[in-house]
Amino acid sequence: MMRKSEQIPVESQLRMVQQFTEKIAIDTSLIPALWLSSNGVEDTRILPFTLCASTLVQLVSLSASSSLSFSLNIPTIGGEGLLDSYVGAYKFLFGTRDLIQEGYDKHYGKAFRIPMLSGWLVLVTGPRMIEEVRAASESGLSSRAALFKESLQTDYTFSPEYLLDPYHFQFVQTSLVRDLGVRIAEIKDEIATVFAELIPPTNDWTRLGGCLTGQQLAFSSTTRLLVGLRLCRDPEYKALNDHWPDTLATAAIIISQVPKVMKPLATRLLFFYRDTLAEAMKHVGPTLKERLEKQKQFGEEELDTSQDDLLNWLLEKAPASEKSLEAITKRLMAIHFVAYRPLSLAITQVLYDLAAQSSYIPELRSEVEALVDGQVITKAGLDKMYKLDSFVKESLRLHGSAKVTMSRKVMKDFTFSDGTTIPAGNTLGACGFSIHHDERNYPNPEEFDGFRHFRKHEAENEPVRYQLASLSADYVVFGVGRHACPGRFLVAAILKTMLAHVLLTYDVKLETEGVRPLDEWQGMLAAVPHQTAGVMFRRRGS
Ligand code: HEM
Repeated sequence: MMRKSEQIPVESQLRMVQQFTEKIAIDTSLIPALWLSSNGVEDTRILPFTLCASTLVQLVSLSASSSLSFSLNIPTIGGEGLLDSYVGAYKFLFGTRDLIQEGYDKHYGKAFRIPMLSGWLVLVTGPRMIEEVRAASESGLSSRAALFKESLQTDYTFSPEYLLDPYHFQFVQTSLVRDLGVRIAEIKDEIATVFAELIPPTNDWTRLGGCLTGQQLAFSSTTRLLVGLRLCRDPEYKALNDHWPDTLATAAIIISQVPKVMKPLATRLLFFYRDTLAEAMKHVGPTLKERLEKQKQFGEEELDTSQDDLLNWLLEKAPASEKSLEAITKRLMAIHFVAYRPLSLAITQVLYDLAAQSSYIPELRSEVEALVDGQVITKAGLDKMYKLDSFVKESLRLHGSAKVTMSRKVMKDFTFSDGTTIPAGNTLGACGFSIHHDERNYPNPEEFDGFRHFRKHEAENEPVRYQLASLSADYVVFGVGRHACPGRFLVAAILKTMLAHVLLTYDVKLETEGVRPLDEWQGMLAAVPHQTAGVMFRRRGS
């Protein structure tokens, strides 16, 4: 049997598998379901779907997508034969960084491919190839097709206009970045409120769950800027957002399995998705109504500009066809989706590192104290907190990136300068984790060196280049290129404000001395912070 599979060319084997797959109508973009069911945020309405999806993946491991049929002149990691490639796919799915790291080490500067249950994933390595991905046009290598159209099935979960006119993204790219200076006070207010609610005013140490604290802080600080004070303090709206990423991702996975003509119907039948959107509309509706009433008071064209948030932006920019509660809520929830979970993971990681790296605290604290006016944190002050920035950047270098980043759908055959051609229809990415742990980029890469980025800036007198929000081929937490994360300036502001507040107000230590909570690896996604560990806080001066 083994011998036979070795003799059949891999394309033919994969074609056979693909035909089988089409018959049973399942593809392994179900892989994220495995992650969903184990990601800690469990919603009883979607859990059965998630578990079914996971089980199906395991039962029907023989799966391959149409993207497999290209002529393969790219080295493989994980096996060329059919059985080998399934073993490789399982290793990748359930295992570790090993397959990607092996490819990265063997083929540095080139592309390689690894078997996934859904087909080959092409990974590119080295600064030259990363630069070529960065410089490629969206019509050549599309990040939005990979991240939104395919992964989230946005034509169905939102609408076909969602990507044709992504005016909700523009809010993050323009208004949010421009107004960050005046919005720091709101961010600080939310952060201080969350901590004050969680930590009683005693002289004792209080244990806070790292993940729960990260979620609360991420939700409050972003929601305040997106929809205002009322919803950001509403626990039901938070609970909705806690399960929203799983709900949307699970709906997208199911829709992706359905033949194209059936997708609109399938979307309508997904009651857990429909119900979640209806619940979101119930929350957003009253605030929207209030805004529209104010708009009438100010005059037909004018919105109350004291509320320069996403909701006002959407009211202003939505075309006539989208001036409905449903369309506006969907755009809003799309931004919650990209903002909430990655930020909550990052906050948790940074809190774990602050507690674990307590030797940095005196120096960080004196930097912060020198740049705040009493307890007032300003954007100008944050911009000069270079050591704090370096500390956060180091935390996310070690703990903030997925194994595979910079996903791009190949829209037309793409040829790299070394002659490697990736045919249209495939997906490529870069090895985020390996880049951040590469000795060529970072001496002693496994060591947490909180001021390594600060020292580079000092040595080269380049204050901006080495900051957290700057993009480069050796720091891909926020991706690269024209569709790199536009929220990164907000992320930097929130993380630094949070740390500055903590340093000014609390002493911090690990729950178990000397033991930094370990990351948990889940499928091909990011290393997520330890889900149940805690951090100890005590009011300063106690
Ligand atoms: C630590 C937290 C965050 C991380 C690690 C992160 C990371 C990323 C990454 C890797 C991408 C894809 C970039 C690429 O493919 O090259 C992305 C896209 C995006 N992110 Fe973030 N993000 C974070 C927080 C946020 C926040 C808070 C917001 C909004 C308030 C946001 C808004 C977006 C948007 C709108 C896109 C799509 C950009 C486009 O397609 O043009 N992100 N993010």
